[in-house]
Amino acid sequence: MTNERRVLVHADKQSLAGSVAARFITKTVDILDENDVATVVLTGGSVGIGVLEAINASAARDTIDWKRVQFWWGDERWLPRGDSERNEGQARSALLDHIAVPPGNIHAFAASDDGVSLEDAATAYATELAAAAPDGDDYPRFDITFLGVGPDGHIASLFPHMNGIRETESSVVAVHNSPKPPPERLSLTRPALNSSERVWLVLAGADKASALGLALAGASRDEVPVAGIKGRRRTVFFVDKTAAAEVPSNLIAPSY
Ligand SMILES: O=C1O[C@H](COP(=O)(O)O)[C@@H](O)[C@H](O)[C@H]1O
Repeated sequence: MTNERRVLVHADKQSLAGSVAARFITKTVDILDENDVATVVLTGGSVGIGVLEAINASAARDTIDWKRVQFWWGDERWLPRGDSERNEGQARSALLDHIAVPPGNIHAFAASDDGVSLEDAATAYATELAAAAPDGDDYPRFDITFLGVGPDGHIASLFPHMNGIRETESSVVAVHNSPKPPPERLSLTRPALNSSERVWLVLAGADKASALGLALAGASRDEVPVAGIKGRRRTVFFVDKTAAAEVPSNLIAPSY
């Protein structure tokens, strides 16, 4: 089995979301055949939420035993709990509110109106991760981690040339002065994301082509954060044609 990064190109954003949804359902059923629990890290962003909507719309949705799935987030926007821009709220509307997942399996970041500071919220999430981890580890075994990719190559809330992408000690960082609104955010760090068995990056649109091309051509992670992402077993970029425009052709897997 190779752990090289693979790029799978789809005709458009809608077929991309449908294909990733189908693959997610199949893979999660397989994981639950072998393990008691499947642990999934969710992303915000347009395609990430589109994938959750496609899972919800699938006739095969409930072949997954949702009681045995644990959900975490790769990042969150520091906004009041009910704000429509929070990644948590969008994921709940797209999928989590519609499936039989116990509330205790949903591990959301704190919100800006919870009465804690951004730094304390980061520490609390790191503590929650560690509590769910095998003895001595900092985070649970993440089976599938979804990530979107911004036009600047950011993943989760790790932005180019900022401290978050350089963090190697903590599992969670508080982000100030994000170049993309809102300015304050919470994010898993690169070591936490890269501890995942599988990282599935989902992105569409011509505005992502340059960042993706640079990342796959060997740019530094400081310059293009997505360049620093690699899962333990698999790293797959699910992209549409326009986002794939600058991907070296030898990295594109045959279409299916
Ligand atoms: O703000 C964020 O943006 C990225 C990418 O979003 P997209 O809409 O350009 O796909 C997302 O991955 C991240 O989770 C989110 O907080």
